[in-house]
Amino acid sequence: MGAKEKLLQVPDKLIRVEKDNFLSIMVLLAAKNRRLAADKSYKSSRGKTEASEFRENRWFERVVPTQISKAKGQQNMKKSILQEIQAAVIQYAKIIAHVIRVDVEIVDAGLVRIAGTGIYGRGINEDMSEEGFVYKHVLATGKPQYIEEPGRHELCGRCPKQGCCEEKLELCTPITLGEEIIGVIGMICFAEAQKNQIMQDLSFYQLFLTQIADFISAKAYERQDSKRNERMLEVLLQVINNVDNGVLVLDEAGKIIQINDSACKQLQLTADSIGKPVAMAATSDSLLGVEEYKVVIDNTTYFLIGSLLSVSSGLPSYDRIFIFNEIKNVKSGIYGLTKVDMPVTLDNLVGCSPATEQLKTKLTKLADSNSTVLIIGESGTGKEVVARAIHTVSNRSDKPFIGINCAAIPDMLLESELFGYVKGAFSGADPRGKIGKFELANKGVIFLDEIGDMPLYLQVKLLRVLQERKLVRIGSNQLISLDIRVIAATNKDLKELIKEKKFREDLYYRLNVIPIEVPPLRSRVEDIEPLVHSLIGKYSGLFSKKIRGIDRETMGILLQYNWPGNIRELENTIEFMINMADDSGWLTKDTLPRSFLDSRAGQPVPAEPAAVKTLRQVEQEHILQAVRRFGDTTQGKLAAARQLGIGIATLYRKLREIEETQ
Ligand SMILES: Nc1ncnc2c1ncn2[C@@H]1O[C@H](COP(=O)(O)OP(=O)(O)OP(=O)(O)O)[C@@H](O)[C@H]1O
Repeated sequence: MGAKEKLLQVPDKLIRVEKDNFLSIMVLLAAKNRRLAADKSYKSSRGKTEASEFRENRWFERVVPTQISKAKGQQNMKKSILQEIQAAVIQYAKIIAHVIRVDVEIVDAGLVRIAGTGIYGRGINEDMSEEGFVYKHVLATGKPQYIEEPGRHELCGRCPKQGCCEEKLELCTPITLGEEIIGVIGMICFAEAQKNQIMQDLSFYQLFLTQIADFISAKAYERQDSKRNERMLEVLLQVINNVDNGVLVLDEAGKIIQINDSACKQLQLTADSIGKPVAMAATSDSLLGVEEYKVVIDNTTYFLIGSLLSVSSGLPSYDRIFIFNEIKNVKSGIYGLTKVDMPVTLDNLVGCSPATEQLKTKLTKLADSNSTVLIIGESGTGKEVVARAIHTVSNRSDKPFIGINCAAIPDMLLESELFGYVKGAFSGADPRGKIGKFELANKGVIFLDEIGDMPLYLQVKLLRVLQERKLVRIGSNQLISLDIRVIAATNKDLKELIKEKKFREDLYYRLNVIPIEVPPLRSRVEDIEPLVHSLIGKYSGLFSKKIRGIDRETMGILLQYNWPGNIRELENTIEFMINMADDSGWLTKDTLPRSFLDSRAGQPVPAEPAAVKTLRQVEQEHILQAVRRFGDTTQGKLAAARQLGIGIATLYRKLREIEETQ
């Protein structure tokens, strides 16, 4: 029976072991055989080249020792690639031995026996550098070799078995991986009959061995590839753990297989979440150029904006990577960029007039309410300062305060500023989409300044948002729930605007839940002096200019002035005067703006004389001032009562009376 026939009669057991590979061997062998038959010159040319090369080179003295020692050096540090796939290599060796009835030996580039059958099976993992002369030659030349008379061949000259070798025939071929020779596979006959059988069809068996070497090489490549992937995975995991964005890696079933620290923090999950299923769907809104996704993990819904990437081949079980930021974190990033104002406390509301004292008391009372506030007052009286103070004293002080001036933004843009829009909402819009002020202010306070200037069509939309506490971004159909406190302000007479059909009455009543009137400066003259001193402190500090104070005459002029521009005008005047102050460090009449003294409008206009107060009013103001100074707490009131020289019960009674008269 010829060798080719034997190949076709592979036992079932062997086919089961290496069925795929073996079938491939057979297909390839058939193809190779056909090519071989066509190429009559193959056998002779191959043999000739090797023989002449061998004659010319004393190969084993020059090349092999260096190559082997290099491979051995590497081996000390790490396994050779053939050692890494040793189980498969042994399997190949066994299959060949069974099929062709020869012995098989496979060594790596460091001349370590990786696989062996028959007598060689006992010496697996042995160092063969003291023998294996034929293998050394193949490793050095990279060419197949056959030895017809082992022990007598020139290559066996240094072998200890020279002259008494039991082997009858040896066929060897290199195993290569790319440019590198990673080992040698040898087929050895111990019986004359085997030898004769192989010699009858030598080129076929040589080619067969080359095919097996190619399979081993393919296996080695596979291993190298999977090692590359493992390394890639390690790098990827390092990157994932070091980015600020949240990262979730999901498998094909949509379960978490990796979660980084940022994701744990943002989603308030722990590393135990690995294995949890994630339901994820794009909301079809795109904000700041990134898609928004609704993500559900453990019955908790998150709205996250980010990128969902499919993992291409190479990383088994890694299906999708989601790199994201929670929408509220994106928003706080925006606040971080835009919020420059210091919080305004009640102490920043400078003034000691009864109006200012009453205002402060009122603000303290509505601190923890969620009701909408409407602040009315002339321009520059401090409406925004009051709105900020409400935010600061409220239980939302750690949440955003987002202001928008409805008069300063063109009508066409106001809607998108207020409600935001998604990618592709309308032509001319930022193609990345935009988060609106309402959404930015969610959980905090929105301050709608100059509300009287809001166009009518937007008033309708605003009314709906205030009623339903929900909004829809322009171009989206997703409802966003709002938990927001609204403070609106205007210097216009809204009732007059309602009569003129410029302001919706229903909106007015929706806004005017808690009205706060900020009186003009001319009707709280007592505030001017403390304001002047506070502003001198502010601007002398800003300009690093030493200002000793303001003289009485100049202060008198300021007290007499009408202040049509209210506190803003007073502030500008003090800033100007500090700029004009000479080295004396005093703000005098000479430092006042010329227009302030010359122009008709600037002529000091006698301020409205402060109305003569009743003794009761004076007492009430005094009590409020004391409570403000010591604090609206039990301790503060005890201290205030002590300072006022009255008992605590009297103080409480008087405070009740004050409350009733307000
Ligand atoms: N009680 C106060 N104490 C100290 N500074 C104040 C006070 N009220 C207002 N200011 C200052 O006056 C200026 C004008 O205040 P603000 O902008 O709050 O006024 P407004 O009524 O909102 O003005 P507009 O109607 O023009 O929007 C600001 O610089 C503010 O800091």
